Amino acid sequence: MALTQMALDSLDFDATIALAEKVAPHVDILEIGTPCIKHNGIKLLETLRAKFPNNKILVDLKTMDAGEYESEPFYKAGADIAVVLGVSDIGTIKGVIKAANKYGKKAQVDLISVEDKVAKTKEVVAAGAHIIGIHTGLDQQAAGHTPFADLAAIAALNLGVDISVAGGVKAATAAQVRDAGATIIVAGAAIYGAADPAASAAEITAIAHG
Ligand SMILES: O=C(CO)[C@H](O)[C@H](O)COP(=O)(O)O
Repeated sequence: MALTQMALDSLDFDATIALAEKVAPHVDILEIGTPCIKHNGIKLLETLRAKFPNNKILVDLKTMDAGEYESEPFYKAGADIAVVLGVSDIGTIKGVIKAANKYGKKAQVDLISVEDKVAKTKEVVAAGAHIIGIHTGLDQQAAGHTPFADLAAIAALNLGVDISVAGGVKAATAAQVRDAGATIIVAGAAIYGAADPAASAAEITAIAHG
């Protein structure tokens, strides 16, 4: 059993709301992707929070510095999860964890471009990170990479934290991701690029929850 997260990666405010209207009933978590949150800011979070009380909301801030200062306003505005980069200073990561705990929310550490993902995972879990994000980014996907080997290595640690997996996941690979130990399955392009995003979201969620 895993939760599903839909990555809203458009820059367009209204198109993002319209897509969220279609998929929200079929996923557990709505993600405001990095380009989208940079382009639209906290106003989009506030709008989604008001419209979709039944979904968790993740803001993919990919914070690199000033962890507590940057993330706190987003938790305050209703984000359930904020993302900090694993390559950032441990003080930055601890700042996001502190802000999350203050609001009873969660901090996710994204392992994108982290050299030693096992060591980093142990370090940030010891610091109180709630979710480890195994993430093959869009540019890495374009170069042919996938998240599966990293998922196997992190799941084998059995650290008892949530493991989120992102990077080109689709219906055809969702069961493999779930069975390998992901507790959150992220899909962006597989849903927003589908002819019927709601149906695609429902299909992936049925697999994730299975
Ligand atoms: O965080 C992201 C890019 O940095 C994407 O939102 C994430 O990779 C999910 O999208 P996709 O399923 O299309 O890979």
